[in-house]
Amino acid sequence: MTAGVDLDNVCADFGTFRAVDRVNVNIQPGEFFSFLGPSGCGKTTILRMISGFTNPSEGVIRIGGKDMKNTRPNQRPTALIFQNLALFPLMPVWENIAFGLEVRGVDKNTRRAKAEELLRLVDLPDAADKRVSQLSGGQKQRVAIARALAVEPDVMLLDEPLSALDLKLRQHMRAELRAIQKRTQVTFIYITHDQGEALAMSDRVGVMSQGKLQQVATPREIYDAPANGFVASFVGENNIFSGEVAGAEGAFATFRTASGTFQARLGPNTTGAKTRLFLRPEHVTLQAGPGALNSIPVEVTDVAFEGNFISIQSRDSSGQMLVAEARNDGAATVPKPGEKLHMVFDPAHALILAGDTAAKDPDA
Ligand SMILES: Nc1ncnc2c1ncn2[C@@H]1O[C@H](COP(=O)(O)OP(=O)(O)OP(=O)(O)O)[C@@H](O)[C@H]1O
Repeated sequence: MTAGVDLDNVCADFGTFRAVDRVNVNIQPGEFFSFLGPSGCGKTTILRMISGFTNPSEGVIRIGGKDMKNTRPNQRPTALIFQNLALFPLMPVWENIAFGLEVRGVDKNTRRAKAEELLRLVDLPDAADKRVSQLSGGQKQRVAIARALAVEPDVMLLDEPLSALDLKLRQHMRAELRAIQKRTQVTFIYITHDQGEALAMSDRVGVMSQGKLQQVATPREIYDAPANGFVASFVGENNIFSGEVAGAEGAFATFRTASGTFQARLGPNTTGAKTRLFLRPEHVTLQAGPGALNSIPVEVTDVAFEGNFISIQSRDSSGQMLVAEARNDGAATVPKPGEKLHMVFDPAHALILAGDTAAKDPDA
């Protein structure tokens, strides 16, 4: 089974502090939905309210269309997975998975059969009789998922479950988690501060800041068409120019900055607001001569080889540091520090947005 989850004007107050502020979202049955945001933005509080461990101060939470107000955590059709998996290390894997079924009085043969079925689902078909302590971190993670699925939840709630794993395993488990979700069609609600995880796994992402939902969209839309300065700066890299709109024409505007006056796309809600220009490093080109439009004279300060791409740092006459990324396709000529070049960009790839920018988590 699977169920949608609706948050209708949901708030969470701790004393006078509002940790979650009027969150509205309809998560579809069978959707992989992530809440993405920096530490302290209210993600865990949202998950706790859906699972029933915290009550909303205002608003309504519905699961499968049913108001959860008077439904206790253990009566909700949800299962929760934490970073700390809380498996029993000396108990065989299959008994760990079937633990919730034993509590419900299911007989041993049925429990064993269910555990084996779930082990095939999470791609550990031969692990039933191993002890949890004999498994790797990623295998333990899969056992925890199988255990949560054993009680047949409609909605899985996952609180940064991959953050204890090393980078390689984390990336592998992203694909695994997504595959398991697609196979079971259980609704997954995943919270993370890691944009790579959220973008790679989710059908849709809700980006949060200071208790407020900033944008709900597909990963592609979040990256290519961020709703405001916070979303643009929290997700992916940017060159950011402060400035002001000096005249708009349709979807485009003239934007005046200390680095020059540029043509750019006008984002939503930008009239009269504090605005900045956002430009992704992969959307700028460095060339020997000036371009006809959107061209900044720069001096290269550093070149970093990153494997599949090359990151080129430079500075313009106003002192602004700028970054360009070139694909390492073998053909690109790599500039050297001290070289004087021109950074050019297409107006369609430069976006004017309102709102404050995000302070990046150092480990995000
Ligand atoms: N029981 C509580 N009493 C008081 N304040 C709380 C309580 N629980 C959470 N908060 C505060 O609410 C805010 C949101 O916390 P929450 O745990 O939801 O954030 P988060 O986005 O999950 O952060 P992290 O990624 O660090 O876990 C924080 O400022 C936190 O200090």
